[in-house]
Amino acid sequence: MTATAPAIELKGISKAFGPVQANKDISIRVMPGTIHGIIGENGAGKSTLMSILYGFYKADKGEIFIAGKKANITDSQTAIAAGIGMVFQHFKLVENFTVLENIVLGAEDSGLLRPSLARARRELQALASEYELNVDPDAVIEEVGVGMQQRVEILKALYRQADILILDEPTGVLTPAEADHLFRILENLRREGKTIILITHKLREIMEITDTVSVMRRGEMTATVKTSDTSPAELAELMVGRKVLLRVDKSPPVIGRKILEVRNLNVTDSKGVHRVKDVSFDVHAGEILGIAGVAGNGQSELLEVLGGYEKATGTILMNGAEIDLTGAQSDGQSRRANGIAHGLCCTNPIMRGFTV
Ligand SMILES: Nc1ncnc2c1ncn2[C@@H]1O[C@H](COP(=O)(O)OP(=O)(O)OP(=O)(O)O)[C@@H](O)[C@H]1O
Repeated sequence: MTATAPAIELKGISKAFGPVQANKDISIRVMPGTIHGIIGENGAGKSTLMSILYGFYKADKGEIFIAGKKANITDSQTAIAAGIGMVFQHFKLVENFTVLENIVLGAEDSGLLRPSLARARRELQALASEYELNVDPDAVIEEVGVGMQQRVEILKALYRQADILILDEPTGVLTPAEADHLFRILENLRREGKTIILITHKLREIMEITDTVSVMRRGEMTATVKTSDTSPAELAELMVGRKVLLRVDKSPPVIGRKILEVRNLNVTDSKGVHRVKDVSFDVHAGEILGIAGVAGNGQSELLEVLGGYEKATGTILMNGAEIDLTGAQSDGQSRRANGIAHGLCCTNPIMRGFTV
């Protein structure tokens, strides 16, 4: 290995799922000690590529080199042994185990000697303070927030001596403040010489944190550029294959009468968890109301109540007439009679909307 060998080099990686060519002849070099972004629209093939690197899928063709040496990654254990750690979009932690237990769990299978729990605790504390990854080792996973769960996943990878960390859409579940904290952690990791691959489709994150960015489109790698040499407009164009207007000029809305009135809406799910708490708002004719929130904060349940798929308590008035919240129908038929349609976006259940 030379000092300039890429931390990771993929050469000519191809992978098909039946008729879908998820990755087509992809080559990429990720330099050590850098944060390398991989950006692309939904379905561009980013997760497939990273799953090949992490040993979840076997490529149909192509080669992987780690620190200049050809690697034969057949499963996640060989990926971990090669120094690769992965933080998934959906965390893979054992909910009723503590932070410390989750971090050491399975480490004995990776070829590392499992130290005593007391030694593991000391190692964990050292790692946590080195990288600003503050966690409570004794907290039970199901009782801690997503920000800490993500830090546990990162620590889990570092505990297994990962030099290369792959993060798949890590900010999707975070509040803006938690995302900023994560970026500071990533900067600390880079400063300590770790190599980071960040999969995202958020241009702001790419511009803010990465050194280099590779763009994927329809299974192909369309470009790799230095972040300081590019712009959000250029990246957006590379992602979708045509010019994209990042700013839309809108004419001011003409707001009419009140159409929908929601008062003190409460939703409790089948497990007894209070998902929507005392929500009230109005929607007027000619108005587009956006509902923002990190996934899992009740916005899906709110839209399901509006669409008639979920029961709730509280009051909804449509054109001044109260609608029934006690019966939920799987097809939303009752709401259509009230003049409400609920448009489900099938490819991304988080992106749901309704029209009045
Ligand atoms: N296990 C699978 N079986 C069949 N098709 C798959 C599988 N995994 C991915 N695909 C398909 O491969 C293509 C690339 O998917 P992939 O998940 O890699 O894209 P992505 O860029 O990560 O998208 P996203 O941002 O939505 O996660 C898509 O058309 C997807 O439907």
